[in-house]
Amino acid sequence: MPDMSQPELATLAQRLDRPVVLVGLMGAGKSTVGRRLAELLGVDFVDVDEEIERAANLTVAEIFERFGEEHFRDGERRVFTRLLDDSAGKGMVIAAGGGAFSEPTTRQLILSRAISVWLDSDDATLAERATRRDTRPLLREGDPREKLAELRRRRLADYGAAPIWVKSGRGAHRKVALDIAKGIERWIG
Ligand SMILES: Nc1ncnc2c1ncn2[C@@H]1O[C@H](COP(=O)(O)OP(=O)(O)OP(=O)(O)O)[C@@H](O)[C@H]1O
Ligand SMILES: O=C(O)C1=C[C@@H](O)[C@@H](O)[C@H](O)C1
Ligand SMILES: [Mg+2]
Repeated sequence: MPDMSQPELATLAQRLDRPVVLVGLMGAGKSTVGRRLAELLGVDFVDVDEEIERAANLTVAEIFERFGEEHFRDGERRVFTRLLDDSAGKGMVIAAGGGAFSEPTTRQLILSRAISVWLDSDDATLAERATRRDTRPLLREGDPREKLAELRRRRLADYGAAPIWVKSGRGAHRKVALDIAKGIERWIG
């Protein structure tokens, strides 16, 4: 299947009447590939982890340490509610945090008001990518690969609710972004 051309990407962007939300485990590439996808489509990009950090003036790790995961999920739900209100009817790309789609209210919000894409890779690749920087509180204890495998088991049914699945393999970010665009085009029909 050939990659989409720039005019085809521009046409797809014009047809988007909802934001695209990338979901999936840590290290899948939601933030980095998501930014590239937005560039290819010529639409805005927002990273929800970064939005939460900006609103709290704390890093994700600091929020987990000081207030706990539940507090972080509350902030995440509020940020998603605002973003999806602001972006209604508009094509844009949103990178979710890895656990957002496992919070039932946030998942329902995304499913009903956005096009969700499950960006996935094998656990070894995810663990290698997600531990390049020590910013992920859920991977700070124990073996990252085992933790990711456990999160996959727990979250599989949630991620599986996304209508589009794209493998984020060892190809370049651009290649994965083009695979997502193709997946969206096919899904829109
Ligand atoms: N397809 C890819 N090829 C090579 N490297 C990749 C690919 N996708 C992501 N990476 C790299 O993996 C690392 C993690 O990617 P990224 O931060 O985008 O993951 P994420 O899904 O946003 O994770 P989190 O859920 O923790 O926010 C980055 O260094 C990124 O450049
Ligand atoms: O998978 C998760 O639960 C997380 C992923 C990151 O994006 C951050 O949202 C945070 O580190 C939690
Ligand atoms: Mg990210």
